[in-house]
Amino acid sequence: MSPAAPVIRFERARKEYPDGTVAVDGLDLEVFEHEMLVLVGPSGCGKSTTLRMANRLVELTSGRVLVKGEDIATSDPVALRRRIGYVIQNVGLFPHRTVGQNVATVPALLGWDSRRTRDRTAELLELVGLEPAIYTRRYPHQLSGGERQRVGVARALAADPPVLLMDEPFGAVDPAGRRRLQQEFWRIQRELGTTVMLVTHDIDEAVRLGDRIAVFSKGGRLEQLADAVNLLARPATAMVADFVGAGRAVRLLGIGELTAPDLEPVPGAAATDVALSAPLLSPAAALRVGSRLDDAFAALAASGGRAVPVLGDDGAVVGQVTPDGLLGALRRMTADVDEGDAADRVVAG
Ligand SMILES: Nc1ncnc2c1ncn2[C@@H]1O[C@H](COP(=O)(O)OP(=O)(O)OP(=O)(O)O)[C@@H](O)[C@H]1O
Repeated sequence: MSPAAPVIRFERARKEYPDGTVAVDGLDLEVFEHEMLVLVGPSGCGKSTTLRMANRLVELTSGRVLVKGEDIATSDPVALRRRIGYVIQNVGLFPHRTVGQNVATVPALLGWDSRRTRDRTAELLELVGLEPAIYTRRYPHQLSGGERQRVGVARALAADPPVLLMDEPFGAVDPAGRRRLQQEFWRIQRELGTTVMLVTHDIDEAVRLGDRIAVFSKGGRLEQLADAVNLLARPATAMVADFVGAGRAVRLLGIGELTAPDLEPVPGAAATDVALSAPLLSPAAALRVGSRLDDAFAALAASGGRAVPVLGDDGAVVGQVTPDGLLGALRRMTADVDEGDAADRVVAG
């Protein structure tokens, strides 16, 4: 298979439920290897139905779904589901099995020996931030909601599935915990290279996690498929513009990073003196090259709009960021997608 070959491919996929509801209509969509593709859209727009078509929890009315080039209609659904990990909102852990046994579900079905299973279980619990010595023997009711979701992710990753389907996987977690889980999951996905298709109704989660984002509207219509910057800077339809909302510029700040060209030289005093005398208001950490733009914005707001020093890798001050520099960074992010004055429009909006 060539690197560009899709791992999952929907071809004119359609689902009409027996009561006549058309949940997904004529969907063409590809998910590429190592990619995190996020499906987002309002309630009832067919996201879960689309996801569940890929492991045959929902059978298509017409069209095809191919996984690694194979039409899944001809493959054994049970074997298919062992190859494809599936994580749902309420996790669905087995309540009478320990965390260790839950994580080992698929390895047990695949007949792994106990040592390999034990090693893999410990490795995965560690990966999702649960100390194996503490958690392996606990039962699901002895965990917090966030811990249960981590176990759900570990269980889905246990057999190292080439593809992971996730339906609102962080939905049951409070906002702060959710953000942390998102970041950790993003890191794990990058590390393992797992191909992921993830459903959410939360546009912020979508732009934070997705390499590409598919926006659906009612009736399972694919409105736009784009990376986060393109989606935010250039919504293709009125529905997408409405869905990504008026906070588009703020969301761009949340995904962009401060780079060296965004900085200005520190005038006058020695750079280190500037760092020491810099206002240490709300942001706990100093700004660095690579800091997120929303952290830079927070630092500028805290300094009353005055320039804020920025550190390089070695901790020395390499320049300062100003309000103009921050706006410049936003324009740089949108420059590839917006010819002309559209970037100004985004910054203003
Ligand atoms: N078994 C079913 N029988 C009939 N209609 C169904 C069935 N399952 C889902 N639907 C309908 O299909 C449409 C798409 O549902 P789906 O669950 O795929 O949407 P969704 O985008 O995942 O929604 P949400 O974000 O609320 O979970 C909805 O109108 C829903 O009511």
